[in-house]
Amino acid sequence: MLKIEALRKAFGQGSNNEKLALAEVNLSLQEGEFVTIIGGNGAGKSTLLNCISGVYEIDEGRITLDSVDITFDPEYKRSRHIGRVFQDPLRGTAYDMTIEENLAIAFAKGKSVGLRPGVAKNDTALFKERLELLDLGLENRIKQKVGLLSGGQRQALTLLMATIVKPKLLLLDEHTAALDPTIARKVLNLTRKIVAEEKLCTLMITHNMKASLEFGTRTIMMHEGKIMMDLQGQERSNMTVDRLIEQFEKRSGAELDNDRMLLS
Ligand SMILES: Nc1ncnc2c1ncn2[C@@H]1O[C@H](COP(=O)(O)OP(=O)(O)OP(=O)(O)O)[C@@H](O)[C@H]1O
Repeated sequence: MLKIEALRKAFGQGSNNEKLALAEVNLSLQEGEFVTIIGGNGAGKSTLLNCISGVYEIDEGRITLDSVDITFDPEYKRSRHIGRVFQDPLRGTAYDMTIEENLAIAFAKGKSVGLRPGVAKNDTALFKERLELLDLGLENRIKQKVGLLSGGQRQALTLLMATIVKPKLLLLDEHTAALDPTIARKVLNLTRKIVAEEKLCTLMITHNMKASLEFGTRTIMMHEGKIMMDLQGQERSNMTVDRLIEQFEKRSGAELDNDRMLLS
């Protein structure tokens, strides 16, 4: 479903501050594969997601989604097939529009709807049904403005919006990091449920090593712009957080420097 070949991305090329953020990244994901991504500070995790979604142009390499070469497609074109949720709960929703209107905009993705999508009656029924999945009571508040919701409620809604039209790829960039632990777990469980039900090809960055092994089907660890560990199957099931840190230090020759990862 997703194929990344020899991806290279540097910032500040030719300057004294040149930084190679991604060096020869190769990664292939099958349909329904749910990959968690971990790594130290500045390992290249967000840059990888930004290159896939088209926020950054890449220097070298090729990105193919569902057998279509999207390497040179602009971000807006890729967004028709790629759903994305960021760390900041304020980023994915329009605060002065209602829950229903926000969902209608997401639902209209890829359709030709003119200036304003509007909310059809049947759509409202579907939105309520989807909102019930969240188990946050939002199905009874669809006429309320999103600005009234808590961070966790907004993030759960953003996740629903990113997947209400099935994307070919779902990118989650630490989407639970800003939430308190209870709601973070709820949103993670919901993520797992939606990804499994829709068989979504998913990449999820997390700083929580335990969650990186518990959620998803495969875990990759990045270091200095490269994928230095790719765990799946039995090897992943047998992995513990302590052994993960040990393996990281052994393979990289460095200490893991991501405090958030170590403290979580
Ligand atoms: N827009 C940018 N301009 C210049 N350098 C950048 C830019 N974005 C990222 N970098 C650099 O590229 C490298 C990789 O950064 P990236 O944000 O991808 O790392 P990360 O693994 O997501 O780290 P963290 O967990 O700390 O967010 C870092 O050295 C970073 O400083």
